[in-house]
Amino acid sequence: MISAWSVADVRAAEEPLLAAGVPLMDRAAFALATQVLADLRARRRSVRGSRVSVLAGAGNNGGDALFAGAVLARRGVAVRAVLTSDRVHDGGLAALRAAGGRVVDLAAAPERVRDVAAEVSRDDVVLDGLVGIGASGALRGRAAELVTALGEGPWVVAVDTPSGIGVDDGTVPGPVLAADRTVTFGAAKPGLLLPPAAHLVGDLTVVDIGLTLTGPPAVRRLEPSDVAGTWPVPGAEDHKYTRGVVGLVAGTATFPGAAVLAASAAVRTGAGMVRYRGPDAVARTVLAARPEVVTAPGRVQSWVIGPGVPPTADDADDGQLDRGRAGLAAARGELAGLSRGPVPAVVDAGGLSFVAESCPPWFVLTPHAGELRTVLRRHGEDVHRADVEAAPLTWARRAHELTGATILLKGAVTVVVGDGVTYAQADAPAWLSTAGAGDVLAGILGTMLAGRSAEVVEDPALAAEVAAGAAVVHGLAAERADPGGPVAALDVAEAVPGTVAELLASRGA
Ligand SMILES: NC(=O)C1=CN([C@@H]2O[C@H](COP(=O)(O)OP(=O)(O)OC[C@H]3O[C@@H](n4cnc5c(N)ncnc54)[C@H](O)[C@@H]3O)[C@@H](O)[C@H]2O)[C@@H](O)CC1
Ligand SMILES: Nc1ncnc2c1ncn2[C@@H]1O[C@H](COP(=O)(O)OP(=O)(O)O)[C@@H](O)[C@H]1O
Ligand SMILES: [K+]
Repeated sequence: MISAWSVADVRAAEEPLLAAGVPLMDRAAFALATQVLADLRARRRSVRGSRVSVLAGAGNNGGDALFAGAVLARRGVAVRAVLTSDRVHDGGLAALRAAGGRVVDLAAAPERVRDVAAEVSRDDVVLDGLVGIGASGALRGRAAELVTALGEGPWVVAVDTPSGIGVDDGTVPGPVLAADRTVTFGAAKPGLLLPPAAHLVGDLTVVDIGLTLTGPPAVRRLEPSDVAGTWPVPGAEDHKYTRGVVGLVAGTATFPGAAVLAASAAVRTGAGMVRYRGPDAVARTVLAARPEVVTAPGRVQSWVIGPGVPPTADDADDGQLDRGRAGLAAARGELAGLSRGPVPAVVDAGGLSFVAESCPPWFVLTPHAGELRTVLRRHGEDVHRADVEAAPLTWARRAHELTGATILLKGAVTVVVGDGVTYAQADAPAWLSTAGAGDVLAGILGTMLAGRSAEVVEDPALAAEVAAGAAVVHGLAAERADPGGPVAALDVAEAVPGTVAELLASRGA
């Protein structure tokens, strides 16, 4: 798992070490320079004769970058420091000069921004040390002008964070130089994992500078090994009911495909049984694709409600909204005939239109940004889809506060907010943005929840962990379905057994 801590937590962890005189900046700068040397060797074979620009702002972030520049200059790299502020880390600047680095002071020569940007663009590596965890709001002044003039081109290594991102919330309030690599110190920061800033981070390298972070992380990212470690593997004493039965309310005569996709994914993820609830015509289509599916009512250990169901009750919903409502009542533990006590539920697509005012944490709502906006508006928030896309963490957290449910907000980075926990998963290739991919995710998640049904109802934070795990499996299966190429949603479902087998084989490897 990758854990990210807030700026306040990182500063609190630094404080006692700085007071004790521990040379944190030396450690950070040395690790940064070591990484840049490795990148230079990998990209152009030789370090000597290569050219690096160090963009340095007023604070300690600029200090890290300047000290790293000094190390590089001593190794034969031609280093140019570009200063964007009239204040700059004195020790770092002195070290860079002493090592033979050149200095361009943009604060003193603002008219040179464009020319300097053009020169910097031709360098082998650009170190972005304009601002780090001390950033407030969008990049301003010369730093903003320089980043805007630079645009795309050079290989960029961000120092601690890409300068100007919202370090705690992952927002991108203004111009930010997209990094190919981010070398971050002490611990990952939330904005490095969260969208949209996560798209500007490149490869993330976390450097240990000796900080001890003790409290719970602000944001986590599960890795495949985390999912492998908790996957329920059936034993000799298991049977289909202990494995977990998934109740599925999905599809209508207009959208039968969603039912097929969700059912296929649930079967392929290893459900003990999938019970399909829906109109006869759709049930026949589902059975034709997956004869394992059962259409008789009976016990269920998790519900999946809503894929391919329209948001409003009318003739076209084929009675699915009523079946969905019954499923949700059963998941609350209110309909004893369908579940013995409460069980988890995945609420997707049309199902989102009738979730009650307040939900238990074992209900996982799985909207994309447009659907989350609708959920929020129903709870009185005047919000647009673009607002959700600009600040996914903020709005997923708000939806969790308003509904009580666990929220899985879909996107290139999937954000999951549960009771006291947040996950940000970036496991899927962009090829997965295709119709039906969400139905497959709902089926995968339903099966994973059914396999740990009682635990999920008992532990308010567990639904979020399982949901993040489902995003991992979904993303890995998409990659496996066609590495580097287009994927069809049904192929993702078909790729789940192999994905799970590979995860399990990696256990203890
Ligand atoms: N405290 C320490 O000793 C350590 C700090 N570290 C580095 O220090 C950084 C934090 O240093 P600071 O607290 O000095 O803060 P930063 O260097 O991140 O930024 C603060 C400076 O940037 C300016 N600034 C803030 N927002 C701006 C904006 N939107 N546009 C333009 N300029 C802006 C401020 O005027 C201030 O001078 C970390 O990100 C990390 O790189 C590391 O060296 C590890 C140890
Ligand atoms: N650019 C992207 N990169 C990776 N995954 C994506 C991207 N865009 C969307 N996804 C994923 O694809 C799925 C799309 O789901 P959804 O929007 O519900 O589609 P549908 O309703 O057609 O099934 C989600 O799991 C989402 O996280
Ligand atoms: K930076």
